Amino acid sequence: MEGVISLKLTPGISFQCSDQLPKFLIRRSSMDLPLRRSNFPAIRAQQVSNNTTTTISMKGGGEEDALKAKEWEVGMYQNELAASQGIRIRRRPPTDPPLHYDGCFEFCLQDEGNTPRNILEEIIWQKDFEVSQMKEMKPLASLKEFIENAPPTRDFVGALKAAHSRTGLPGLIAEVKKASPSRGILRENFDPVEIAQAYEKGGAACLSVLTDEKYFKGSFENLEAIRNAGVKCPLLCKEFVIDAWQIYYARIKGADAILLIAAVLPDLDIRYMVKICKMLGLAALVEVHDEREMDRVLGIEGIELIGINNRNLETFEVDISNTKKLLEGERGQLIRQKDIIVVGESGLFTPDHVAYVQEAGVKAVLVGESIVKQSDPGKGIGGLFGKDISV
Ligand SMILES: O=P(O)(O)OC[C@@H](O)[C@@H](O)c1c[nH]c2ccccc12
Repeated sequence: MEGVISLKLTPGISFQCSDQLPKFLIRRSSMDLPLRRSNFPAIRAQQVSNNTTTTISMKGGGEEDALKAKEWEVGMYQNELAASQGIRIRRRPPTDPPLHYDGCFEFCLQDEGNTPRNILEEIIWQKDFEVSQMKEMKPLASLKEFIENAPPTRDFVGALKAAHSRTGLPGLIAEVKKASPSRGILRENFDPVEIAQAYEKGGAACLSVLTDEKYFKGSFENLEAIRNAGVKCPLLCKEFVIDAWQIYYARIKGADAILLIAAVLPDLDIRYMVKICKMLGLAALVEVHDEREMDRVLGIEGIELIGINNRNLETFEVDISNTKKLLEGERGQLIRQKDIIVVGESGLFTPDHVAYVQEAGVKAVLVGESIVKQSDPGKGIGGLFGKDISV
């Protein structure tokens, strides 16, 4: 790759550098650059050429460099640890390693490694960015004050068990879901409170409320509004949790349970987050998609609820036989021994589907699309189970 990138740096200093890999040595043009770090503490410039983005920034000083180097190192270590547990999702883009310096310039190259490998990774990177901003606005200490005065949580697991023994069918977690990256908009006239109330009337044991805005068109306001509207069903906050801060936030916004995704979280995070959930009175629904994730989660103490997602969040492929596969043999035995409630998640549309996952061993199901699309989502529940399960 030969070439010369011409960059214009605010405020009005331009220079040229070679974009030859791998060193990106700056070839200062004949221009004499009268630059000193202290003059320009934080200037960045980007130029995209040939699918390659070269980011050039001028750094403020030594201390900041050292901190950044440390952060980068920690990030690398976390990714390695996660990879050793089979986790392919990287927590944040591996950008800005403090690799290449030339005088006051620092270089990094945006190549394949800085592009999310799949939709789940993209969502997680976006979430990492969102959470870091939210945390600045509402630090954990301020959330803790709210929690002291928050009303008690409701028994999510108890509600599922009660529904199961009342109907003889899996307890239903009905999902308030406006859209998804794989299916687009599911319901145009979307009134979260109306849908939640219809679900409750239709016999749902619990509700799941998506709070991700960018990819699922959900929100924490929806969760709060449903809670404040007097809905009695316990509520699952359907979020992509990567930081314990989100669990505290969900608790304040009215959640009784929260989702933890094993494809994203290493064991240590799951252990730590499950403890935080217990402390806050929340149930943790730990979601798995394959045998390796199931085995990891079964090795963690104190887990009461496991969700088996029939949808692969990396490819969007749905296969309800996944629930059966993961409950066969020793795994199923261990789950029964530990008295864990398993939730069959995604892709359930008909009474046959429900019967199939129940036969496989689930005591609860999590359903969105097939019921949220019905003009009356409450009646949709009757259609899903093949009979009226309202009280
Ligand atoms: O709409 P469906 O196919 O009935 O799926 C509901 C639910 O299982 C799905 O929304 C889901 C399961 N796990 C998730 C994790 C994140 C976002 C969404 C999900």
